[in-house]
Amino acid sequence: MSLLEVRNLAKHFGGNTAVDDISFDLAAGELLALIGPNGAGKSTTFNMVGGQLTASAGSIRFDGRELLGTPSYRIAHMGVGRTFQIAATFASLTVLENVQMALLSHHRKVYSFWRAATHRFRSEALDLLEQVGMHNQASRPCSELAYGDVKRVELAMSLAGQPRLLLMDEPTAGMAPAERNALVALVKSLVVKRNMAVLFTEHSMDVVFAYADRIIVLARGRLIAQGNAEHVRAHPEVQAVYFGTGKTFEAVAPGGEAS
Ligand SMILES: Nc1ncnc2c1ncn2[C@@H]1O[C@H](COP(=O)(O)OP(=O)(O)OP(=O)(O)O)[C@@H](O)[C@H]1O
Repeated sequence: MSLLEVRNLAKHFGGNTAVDDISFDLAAGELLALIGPNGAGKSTTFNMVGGQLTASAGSIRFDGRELLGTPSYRIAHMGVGRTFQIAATFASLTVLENVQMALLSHHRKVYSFWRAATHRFRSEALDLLEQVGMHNQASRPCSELAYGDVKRVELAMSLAGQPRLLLMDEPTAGMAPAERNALVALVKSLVVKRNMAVLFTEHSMDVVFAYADRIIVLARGRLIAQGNAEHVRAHPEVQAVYFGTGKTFEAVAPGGEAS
């Protein structure tokens, strides 16, 4: 049984069909990319899996339990995490303190005096920072970090919730090509090490083709292709929907760069 089973999922906004009867699976230890041109239905799909949007039809089962109709906070506690957006880090706090905050929040501990709580979860936070390669910068304020390093801190904060499935909506947005590759390579290594499932959206084809175990392609709400990079790259319907968008589909070694 797959960890995540999406069946006949649909979402209509009035007369507009944003997601049209899509089905896919995601297993533990798998990095699955959700791609498609603008307006394809990627964010809508994400938001239904995370519980931020209700579905019009279908089913989303996580570890055998139905997610549709389940409030997003409960979905999070079932083990479905979401990457924090940049605004979620507290610029004035240090890298370590931000991850401690995420751990406190996961364990639902509320401290009226934050400073009194700073000793809590210190070793766990350092361990998470080590996993994302940021333990050497633990005492720096987040405000001083390079953008790519903030993204690593956000990843460590997401891991504080011990997700079995992590949803990452455009994790590399705004990053330079080398940083993008490094971040997704890191995510891929965490998927393997933690036997975690990751569903991510990404506009950068080079990153998707280099690191995703499997790719699903949406266009105008419909799932038009799914499979490995080779299969998707050669798929005529995929080539047709991307034709004229400036995207290319050449094979690129990890660390390389296509458009
Ligand atoms: N709240 C909403 N109300 C009405 N229509 C919506 C709403 N959210 C999304 N849509 C429509 O649903 C369709 C799919 O949008 P969605 O944001 O899921 O696409 P996307 O693939 O994430 O696009 P992008 O890559 O541009 O972020 C689009 O036609 C969009 O206009």
